[in-house]
Amino acid sequence: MANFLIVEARFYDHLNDLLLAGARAAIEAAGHTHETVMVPGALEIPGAVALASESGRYDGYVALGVVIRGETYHFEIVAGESARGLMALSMDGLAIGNGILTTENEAQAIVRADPAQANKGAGAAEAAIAMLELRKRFG
Ligand SMILES: Nc1c(NC[C@H](O)[C@H](O)[C@H](O)CO)[nH]c(=O)[nH]c1=O
Ligand SMILES: CC(=O)[C@@H](O)COP(=O)(O)O
Repeated sequence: MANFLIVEARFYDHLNDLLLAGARAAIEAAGHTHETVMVPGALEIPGAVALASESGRYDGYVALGVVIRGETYHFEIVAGESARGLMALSMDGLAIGNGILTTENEAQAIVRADPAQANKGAGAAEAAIAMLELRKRFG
């Protein structure tokens, strides 16, 4: 059994609740445990994962968040840099699943967050589980 840390950027409560439900259900269905921490926004997720990894308490990490395009270039920064940070941590050997939605509008986000629809929270959890299994295989 493995212990996963879910790091959620709680920017849109109703969407985060859907992502969390999907991710938690997937982790539990695989027989693993999870804890959850909250950060202000997606840009803070990679840093939170890096800090948590120093504790040695977690086998894998699930990043959850919703980035919806606004009026400025900030969308590209938040979407791109959060993904880049997670990718860097993954290439350092952490088992991470990226469930940060990056959408043009809320309607697109709802479809992807909803466990009854695209269920991207579960997808991110399953990716983290798969990467942990891969790390164990390469020992
Ligand atoms: N606009 C969204 C943000 N923006 C906030 C940043 O993620 C960050 O917290 C801030 O720049 C302070 O460092 N975050 C989201 O998760 N979703 C958004 O739509
Ligand atoms: C993704 C964002 O940072 C965005 O929601 C911020 O909106 P704006 O670009 O209108 O300031």
